Amino acid sequence: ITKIRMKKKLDKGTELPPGSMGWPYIGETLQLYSQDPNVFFASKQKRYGEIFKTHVLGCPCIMLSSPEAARFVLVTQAHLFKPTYPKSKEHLIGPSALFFHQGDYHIRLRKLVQGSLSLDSIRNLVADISSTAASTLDSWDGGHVLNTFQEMKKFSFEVGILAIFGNLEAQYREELKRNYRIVDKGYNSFPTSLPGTPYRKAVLARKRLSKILGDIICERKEKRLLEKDLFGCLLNSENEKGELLTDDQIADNIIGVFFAAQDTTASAMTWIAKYLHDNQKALEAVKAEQNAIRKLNDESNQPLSWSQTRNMPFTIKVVLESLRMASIISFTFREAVADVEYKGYLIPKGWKVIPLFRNIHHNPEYFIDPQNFDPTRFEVAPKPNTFMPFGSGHHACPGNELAKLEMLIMIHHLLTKFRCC
Ligand code: HEM
Repeated sequence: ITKIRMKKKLDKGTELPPGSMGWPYIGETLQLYSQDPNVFFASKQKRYGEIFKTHVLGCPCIMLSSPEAARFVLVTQAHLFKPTYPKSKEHLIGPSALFFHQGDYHIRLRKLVQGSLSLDSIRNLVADISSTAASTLDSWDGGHVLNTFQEMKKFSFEVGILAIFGNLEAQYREELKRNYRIVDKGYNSFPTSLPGTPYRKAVLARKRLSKILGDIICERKEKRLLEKDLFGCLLNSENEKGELLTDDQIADNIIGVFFAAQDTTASAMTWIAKYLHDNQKALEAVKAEQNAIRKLNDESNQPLSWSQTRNMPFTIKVVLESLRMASIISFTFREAVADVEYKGYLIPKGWKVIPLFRNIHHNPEYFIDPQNFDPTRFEVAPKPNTFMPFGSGHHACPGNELAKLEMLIMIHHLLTKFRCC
């Protein structure tokens, strides 16, 4: 609190945004965790407006709930706000993963990741993603109860492997899967090095992942393959001094992509299943669209094609509306690298800055009747900067087209194979 008062004095003419810093040390963490976070943020926004301060999880924070403020932090003044993650998470993923960085290293890595996930690259994955979706669904036969999210996680991990390595030997695939699962389990657990704890197990599994990836790197280098998949791009990239990426940098970025790709896409697909189940009219419209494609392909004995995935006008609206409703990444974190002024308010250096995507997606000013699942609202493009399921600016999601493609393919197979009851 003393620090905050000093800041106020230092920066004459600018003041901290309105809001409450709660109790000493714990701030408003208890309020945040004792109620629905949607209600916590929405009630603050109602009371204080588009920018307000709070103190949660041991950090003073500035929350931003307008498209304009989010754009300020993520796009126009992005150099003043660096990405920030807890050290324990950085340790598990690997400190060289692109999303922890800003500047030249981030730009270099981002180009590689974006290039290998561009429309031109992912169009070649349709056949493989399609057969992965079909075999995932085949594994559901047998009349037992399944956990949709866990099943979708298996599918999105397989798609991640395809996008990163192309076709990877089964033995490597299994080893990666087994160890990544342990990392995933420990990711949100209490970070302690005590033996036997989920976090400690995750750290050990992460070490084994580095070793497995090291072996795959050696093998590819020996074969001198110049593949265009993400792994090939990372292996062959040289900076302006002709330097290659180190094995650790490659491994951290591969784990980083698995991490960014798996739960996000799996939760989006889980929500799509739920929204379609609850909205019969939308379900019937998607089924009609997908069955027409299936019929055409069965008659001509053709598999699902790239151009068909680009021409699913109603299904893609269901995907977009599900992304808006569920707002899987509800907000993101940045940290101010200097004192910054926004509309006369001070954002102090070192404070966390949090654009609230979910609040924007659920604001009736931008999306009429926001709690209503209505894919037809996407017949008209949303107002600029109001729809950010994949973020915005320098760190916006490079996997967004792949994510949409795998969702469309999964919906195609799911709705043409199963019926809803
Ligand atoms: C529905 C699925 C997905 C959602 C909702 C999603 C959402 C996001 C968001 C909001 C960000 C920006 C985070 C920030 O600004 O702090 C992001 C970044 C990122 N996403 Fe995704 N994502 C999805 C799928 C994927 C997939 C399939 C991949 C890769 C195959 C991927 C790779 C990445 C990477 C590497 C970044 C970091 C980019 C950077 O820092 O420059 N994502 N994602």
